Amino acid sequence: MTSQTTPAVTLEQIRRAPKALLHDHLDGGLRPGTIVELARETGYDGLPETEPDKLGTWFREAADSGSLERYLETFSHTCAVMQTRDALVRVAAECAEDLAEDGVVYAEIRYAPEQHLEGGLTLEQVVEAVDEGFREGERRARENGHRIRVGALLTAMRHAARALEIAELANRYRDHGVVGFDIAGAEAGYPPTRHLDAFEYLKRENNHFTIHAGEAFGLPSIWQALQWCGADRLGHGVRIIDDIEVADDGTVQLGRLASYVRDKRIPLELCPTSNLQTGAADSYAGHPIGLLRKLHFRATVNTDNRLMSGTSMSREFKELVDTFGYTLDDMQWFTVNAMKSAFIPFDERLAMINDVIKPGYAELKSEWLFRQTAAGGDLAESSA
Ligand SMILES: O=c1[nH]cnc2c1ncn2[C@H]1C[C@H](O)[C@@H](CO)O1
Ligand SMILES: [Zn+2]
Repeated sequence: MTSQTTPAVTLEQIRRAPKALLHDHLDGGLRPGTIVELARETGYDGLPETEPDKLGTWFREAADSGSLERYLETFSHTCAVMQTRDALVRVAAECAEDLAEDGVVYAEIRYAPEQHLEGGLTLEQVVEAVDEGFREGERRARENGHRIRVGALLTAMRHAARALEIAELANRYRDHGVVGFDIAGAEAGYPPTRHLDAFEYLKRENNHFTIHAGEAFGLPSIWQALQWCGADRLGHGVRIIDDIEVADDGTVQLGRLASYVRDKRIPLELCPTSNLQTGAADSYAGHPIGLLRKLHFRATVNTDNRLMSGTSMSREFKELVDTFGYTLDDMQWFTVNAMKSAFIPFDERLAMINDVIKPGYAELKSEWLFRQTAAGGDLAESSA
């Protein structure tokens, strides 16, 4: 079936469709009610609101500043309540549950262990608590009839100097729920090459990493992440659009870097709503994802921070469906792109694509076909 013949997708179909998520921060996806409860339990009195709905609104509005630096300030509140083992287990379990409930079947969730040491936990205890939470969330999801697999990416903060230590931690836990490494935080002034030792170490270990690049800062950051650091994927990478020229007659010219990214099938972890909040894009219609999809970059759809953006995978897809008229075929394309780009072994990625993703979309499409046939039958009868 071609994308011309498939119908507009409903929110209900989007929710049921299997989705794969590569870029989502654990400390950016807490339930507002959980933050309030954990703050009470742990004695954190710095929350700007203590009523869950109001707190959720506060996060969305505070993050909606047009600046990545101000957006990042909101994480001080979520990290403040994620300093004990029990809190980390709970937040991770709820994360997996919430994603599964939204139809996500595969997720790589990232967080920075170095930001969870204030209560006396060691880096290892942080990783083990989060892993325990993910497994618990997977189990609860299964009980509720959902299947999800969650892996962790360990993030090092780019303004700090612990990247090698965190990379070594990621490598130690690679067979215990950790599937890769990342660097995050303010981009301007903190180029990825500051952490070259960590990336070189991971390459020597045949390990995987992605780098937040090309979000608040443009092409030089993407170029460094790929050509100096050797990133497997780009966290955001949305500014690759600055190396693509579209002439008035519609012809498209790719610069050397954009060509490289497309030719090498470098995955772009695009996060549309987050980009609107930090000023990396000014509207869904103007978001580069439309052109990047048309040009067959390896584009993927992601949430970044569900709390700060008031979003979910379904909401991201709904905005794209409404804006670009995407069909189930387009959704499947983005989802297969994400699954191909995941950091788990090839055979496991292939099994997810062939046994979960493709059958899930086939079922949704066949339901639509049968509904059409039924409607056609009724129409024929009533006009006879
Ligand atoms: O979109 C982002 N860009 C850069 N850094 C980010 C983004 N979203 C979250 N972070 C930071 C704040 C978190 O505390 C940290 C680890 O998840 O990663
Ligand atoms: Zn991010």
